[in-house]
Amino acid sequence: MEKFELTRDKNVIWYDERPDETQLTPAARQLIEVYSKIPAAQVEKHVVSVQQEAWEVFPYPCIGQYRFLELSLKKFDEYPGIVRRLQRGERLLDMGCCFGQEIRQLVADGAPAENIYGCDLREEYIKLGYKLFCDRDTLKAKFITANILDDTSALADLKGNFDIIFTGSFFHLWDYEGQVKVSKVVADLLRPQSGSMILGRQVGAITATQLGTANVTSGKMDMFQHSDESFKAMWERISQETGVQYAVDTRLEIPPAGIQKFNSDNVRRIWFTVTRQ
Ligand SMILES: C[S@@+](CC[C@H](N)C(=O)[O-])C[C@H]1O[C@@H](n2cnc3c(N)ncnc32)[C@H](O)[C@@H]1O
Repeated sequence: MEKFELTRDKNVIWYDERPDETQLTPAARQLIEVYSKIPAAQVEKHVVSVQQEAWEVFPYPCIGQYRFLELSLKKFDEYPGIVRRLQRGERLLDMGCCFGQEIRQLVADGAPAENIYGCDLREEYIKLGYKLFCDRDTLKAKFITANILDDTSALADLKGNFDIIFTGSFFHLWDYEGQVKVSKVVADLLRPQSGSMILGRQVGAITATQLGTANVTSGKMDMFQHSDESFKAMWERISQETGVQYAVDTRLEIPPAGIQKFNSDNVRRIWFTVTRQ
């Protein structure tokens, strides 16, 4: 069983002093220049200073590797349709939004911020998002600080309220049974009608793999890396246990170099859409 410890020590393979062009991509650069209005020559310095602050909050590999600059939602074929759905008044939640880069991209692409919500366990990340994107006084999207598993939170009050939920590198924070539980809670946040959908990407694998204990959400994590088959089987089980049918699409891709660095040849990225029938 593989084991990795999360530490604030920067001498780890998942901490990069500066972002390279696979991390600070042209798309991320454009968002920060055009949306955040940071002059081109200062973009890297700005990004690095926010990364360093965030690393002290909690040293997720995605912070060390500037994954908070990754714009994944836009890569889905459904993206233009999602922007249109939001323009028609539907509501989107970015669950485990961290700095909320996907939310800013949606707004930059013309989605009404009033219909967009972000939720994260750590308020500091939400605040750092305002700093990264320089929009504390302008962004109308709503951010909620909540633990997905807290059924007394402000998020729990929004059960049944979202048409679309994006989850980037979120479900993989739990082991298999944890993912079943969290997926059911996320599914309950969907509007109970056909077409409501969850989409996202996370660490997956060719052969489904249970990793060893690491130190992630609250000092403990047992990441389960789904294969296409195990992800679909998990949602089949959720359908049976909840009586709600979902259509599930998945695809695996070779992960970004940073993820490969501390994982095995078996590791992939899994992209998924889960649509309520
Ligand atoms: C690995 S990061 C992914 C961030 C972002 N979605 C992305 O793809 O770039 C996971 C995020 O989930 C949040 N998180 C972890 N456990 C959570 C929980 N129990 N409830 C809500 N958010 C949680 C973390 O604070 C962190 O911002």
